[in-house]
Amino acid sequence: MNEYMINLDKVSRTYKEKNGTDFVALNQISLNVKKGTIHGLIGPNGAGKSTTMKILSTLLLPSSGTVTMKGIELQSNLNAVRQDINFIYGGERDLYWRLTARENLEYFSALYSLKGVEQKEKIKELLELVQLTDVANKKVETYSKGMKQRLQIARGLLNNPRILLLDEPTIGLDRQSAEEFKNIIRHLAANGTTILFTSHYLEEVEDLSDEITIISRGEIVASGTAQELRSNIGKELYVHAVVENVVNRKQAITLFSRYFGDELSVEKYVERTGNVIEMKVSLSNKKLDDVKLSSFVQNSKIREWKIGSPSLDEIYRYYTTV
Ligand SMILES: Nc1ncnc2c1ncn2[C@@H]1O[C@H](COP(=O)(O)OP(=O)(O)OP(=O)(O)O)[C@@H](O)[C@H]1O
Repeated sequence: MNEYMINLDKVSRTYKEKNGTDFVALNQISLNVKKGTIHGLIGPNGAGKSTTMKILSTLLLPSSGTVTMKGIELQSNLNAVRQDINFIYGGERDLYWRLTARENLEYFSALYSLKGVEQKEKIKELLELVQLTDVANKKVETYSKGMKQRLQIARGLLNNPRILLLDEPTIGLDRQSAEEFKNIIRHLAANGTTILFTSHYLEEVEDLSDEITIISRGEIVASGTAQELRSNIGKELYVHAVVENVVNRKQAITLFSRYFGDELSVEKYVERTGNVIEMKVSLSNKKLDDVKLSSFVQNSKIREWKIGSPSLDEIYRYYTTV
C-alpha cells in the first residue's frame, strides 16, 4: 500500500497571460505527504502555493504530471477523490453570515446528502469539536474571526475527509484563536486525517508541521522535517554576524574564510544595509573551537555574532533569497 495520501509527480501548471504567452506557475513539482501527518507548504507570494492547493482540491487541473491522492490517480477519478477530501481557505469566505452556525452546517451537509439523524449527529459532533455548541443558534455575522474560522473547520469536516487542505487557515486570527485552531488540526491528524496547509507564519508552520516543503518560483527548493532542512543547510553550526565597515559582500566572506578556510561551506544569505553586512554562514566543522572563533571575532570587524541552529525563518530565507 502507498504510505502517501498525497503524491505529486512532476506536476506543472501553466497560465495563459493576457498577451497570449504561457506563464509557468508550477514547474515539475514532486511532493509526498504521508498519511496522518501535517505538512506545511511555504513560499513567497506568487511561488505557486495556491495553485498547488487548487490542483489538489480539484478546482484546477495540472497542465502535466500526475497527482495521486489516497492512492487514486486524480485526473481520471475526480469524483472518487472528491469524496475523501475537503479544503478550507483562510479569511471569511464560504459561510452564510445571515444564517446560524447550525443552519450553515445543515446547508453544507445536505450537499453531501447527509440527512435525518445522521446529519443531526454529525453536526452535533462537529459543533462540539470546534467548541461552537453554545452559540450554534446565533447568526454567523455576530461571530468573531476565530469563531468563523472554527466553523469553517466544521464545514470542512462534514464529509469525514481523509485529506484536509488548508490555504492560509489562520490568516487574520489572533494568537489565541490561532492556537485553538492549531489544536483542532493536531487532534484531526492524531486521528488519521492527512493535512496539507499553507501559511506565511513560519513560527506556526514549524510548530505544527511534521514536514515542511519550501516552494519558490514554481519549484520545490527544499522538503523534509524541520531538522532535515536545518541539517541540509547548516550542518551543526550556523554563525550570524554583523560585519561593519566592510566594503562589499566578497570582503565580508573573505573575513570569514581567512579564519575558517574550507570549513566555511555556505555563504548564500547576505544582506547589506549601509556599511553593515549581516551574514549567515554555515560551517562544516561541527567541533568549531571556541578559541579560534573568539580570536576570529576579536581580530575581525565583527560587531555581533551568535552561533546556533538556523531558525525556520533563516532556512526559508536561505532557500528563497535569490
Ligand atoms: N488565473 C491566473 N492567470 C494567470 N496567472 C496566474 C493565475 N493564477 C495565478 N497566477 C500566477 O501564478 C503564480 C503563482 O500564483 P499562486 O497564487 O499559486 O501563488 P501563491 O504562492 O499562492 O502566492 P500568495 O502567497 O501570494 O498567495 C503567480 O505569479 C500568479 O500571478
